[in-house]
Amino acid sequence: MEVKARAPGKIILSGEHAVVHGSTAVAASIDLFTYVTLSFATAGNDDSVKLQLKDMALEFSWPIRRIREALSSLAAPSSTPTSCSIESVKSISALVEEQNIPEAKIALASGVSAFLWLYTSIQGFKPATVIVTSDLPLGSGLGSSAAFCVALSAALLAFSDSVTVDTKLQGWSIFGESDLELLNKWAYEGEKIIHGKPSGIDNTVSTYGNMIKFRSGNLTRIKPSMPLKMLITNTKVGRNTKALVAGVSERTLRHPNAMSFVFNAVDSISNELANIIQSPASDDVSITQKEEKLEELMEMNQGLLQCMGVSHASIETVLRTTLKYKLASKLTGAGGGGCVLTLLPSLLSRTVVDKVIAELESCGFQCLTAGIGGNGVEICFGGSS
Ligand SMILES: Nc1ncnc2c1ncn2[C@@H]1O[C@H](COP(=O)(O)OP(=O)(O)OP(=O)(O)O)[C@@H](O)[C@H]1O
Ligand SMILES: C[C@@](O)(CCO)CC(=O)[O-]
Ligand SMILES: [Mg+2]
Repeated sequence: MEVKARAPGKIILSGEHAVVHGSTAVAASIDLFTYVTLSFATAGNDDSVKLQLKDMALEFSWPIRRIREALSSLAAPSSTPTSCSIESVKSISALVEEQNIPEAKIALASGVSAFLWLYTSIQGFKPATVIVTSDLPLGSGLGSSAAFCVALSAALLAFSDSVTVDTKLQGWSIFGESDLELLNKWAYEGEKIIHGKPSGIDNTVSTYGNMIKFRSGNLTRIKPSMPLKMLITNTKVGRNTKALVAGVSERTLRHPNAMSFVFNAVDSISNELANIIQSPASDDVSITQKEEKLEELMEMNQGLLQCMGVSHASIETVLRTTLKYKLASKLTGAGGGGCVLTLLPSLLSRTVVDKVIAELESCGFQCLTAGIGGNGVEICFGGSS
């Protein structure tokens, strides 16, 4: 019995951080995925849960009796998404520590904890092997944590009584609307273990795909009426979303008034940006004019992110470099390093794009051009895809 799930990463076009404090944000899925394969032992003599992080060349294994002993108070499996209690967080941390993750890869510990919570909550104490691979750079602002939690929830739910899926379906298939809602809620519980206080935008866009507007847990689907091309530059400066989100919250506690104006401004920027993307181009408002407005809004959003304290010298270098070519950029995701978006206007020549990429890469950055707005989470039975 085997199922493979894939969930996309994302870019945030406007509103990161402010969305944690109730502002509107706009995000889109990208065609870079995290894949999770779940298989249950058939022979019956393997009595452990194994997690293989293939890209990292790491493998973890827990005997079922050890998991059962550590999480004895858990009423597993559960059909409704539940938060990991402080007591369970401690037990799970002990299970993760026993695996002796190398110091250089210790950031993975929170992902492994999220895995143990989602696995035991949805599947209970059942032996299995879970294999994870990803196209996404981890901890870089492209939603790797959310894609991991969404793909994991999808694979685990596919073999649970909580959802109705046809295991005989061939190729990649999608979940029904109510199953997606359940899956998204489970993924959010995983994100909480990794992020501390996530808004839920990352797991939501990874679940539903396409482009969304998100505010206080509610999503509105956006139908773009114009092509949108973004260059994604990975500064390769590592950072972690949990610490950056906590930093903004601390600044908000110190300066509540000033920060509430910043968050309100971001809310207006996101709404305006969503309107521009959706409104049809007409003779008097050409695609170019719309792109110019988007560029201005991206610059304004970046200024406010600087105000929140989440920019970084490497991000500023990308901004300066792209500005030389009259291109507008903003950080995407949690900032503090990670990835930067640059709008590539539709009339921009390939020569200019190549020059910008060459200059950014000469600074040691890595440039990606990903497709924007594709499908959300999908599953495939039988391991054929
Ligand atoms: N494929 C994966 N395997 C295991 N753990 C993962 C994987 N992808 C993400 N994680 C977990 O998520 C952490 C990175 O999450 P973090 O939220 O800091 O960055 P991000 O999600 O890539 O960026 P952002 O939240 O800004 O979009 C990793 O350190 C790890 O714990
Ligand atoms: C920084 C943040 O706004 C986006 C991270 O991609 C955090 C969140 O919304 O959970
Ligand atoms: Mg994340």
